[in-house]
Amino acid sequence: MLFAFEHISYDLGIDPVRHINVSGSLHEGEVLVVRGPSGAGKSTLMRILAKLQTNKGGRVHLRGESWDHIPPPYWRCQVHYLAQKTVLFDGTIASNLARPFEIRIHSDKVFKIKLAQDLMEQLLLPPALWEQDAKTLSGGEAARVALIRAMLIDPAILLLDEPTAALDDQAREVFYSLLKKWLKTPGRAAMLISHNHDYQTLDWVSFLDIVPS
Ligand SMILES: Nc1ncnc2c1ncn2[C@@H]1O[C@H](COP(=O)(O)OP(=O)(O)OP(=O)(O)O)[C@@H](O)[C@H]1O
Repeated sequence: MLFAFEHISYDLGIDPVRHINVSGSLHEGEVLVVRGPSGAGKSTLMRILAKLQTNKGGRVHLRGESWDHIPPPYWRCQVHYLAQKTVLFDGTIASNLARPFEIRIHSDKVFKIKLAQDLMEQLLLPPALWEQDAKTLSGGEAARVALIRAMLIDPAILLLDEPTAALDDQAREVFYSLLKKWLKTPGRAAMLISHNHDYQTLDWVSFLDIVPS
C-alpha cells in the first residue's frame, strides 16, 4: 500500500455540525475519486491530507511512514494538493514554474526546463506562454500551468481538486492522458475530485464517498 488514511475525522459547519470520519487507501498507479455533494467536505479532506488544515483525529501513512514524524513542508513535497482555485505568482510562466525550486525544501531538486516545456506541449500550451505574465492567462491555461508546477515537484501523491473544471474537452482529454502517463512511474498515485465524471479513460479508478454522520 502506497498511501493510507484511517478514521480522518473533522467537523463541517456550525449549526448543525456535520461530523465526517473517513478512511481510504491507494496503491501505486491508482486514482481514488472522492465523491459527495457540494459542501460534503471533499476539498476539506484533501487539505487535511496535505497538512494544510488540521483535523480532529486519524492516522495517515505514506509508504508505511506516519505523517506524525514529517514536518508539514516536507510532507507537502510528497503529498501535493492542487487547489480548485488556481494560484499563480506575479511574473512569467517560466518564473512560476521555477519558483518552487528556489525554496530550501526543494534544494535537492533541479528545475528541469526541458521537462517543463515538454509538459506544456503535452497540455497544448503554446511555447510563447513561457514568457507571458501569469496574470494574463485564461482560467484553463492557469489550471494547466499549476498542474505542470505540481508535477515538476514530483510528489508521490497528487491531490487534484476539480482539476478539469476550467478545461475544454480537448484540454481535458490531454490532461487525463498526461495523468495516466504520470501514474505509470512507480511510487505514484492520485486522488481526484471531479463533478464532470470525466475520468473514464484512467486505467485504475476506485471511489470514496463522503457521508456525514
Ligand atoms: N475555512 C472555512 N470556514 C468555514 N467553513 C468552511 C471553511 N472551509 C470549508 N467550509 C465549509 O465546509 C463545508 C465543506 O467544504 P468543502 O469545500 O470541503 O466541500 P466540497 O465537498 O469540496 O464542496 P464542492 O464540491 O462544492 O467544492 C462547506 O459547507 C464549506 O462552507
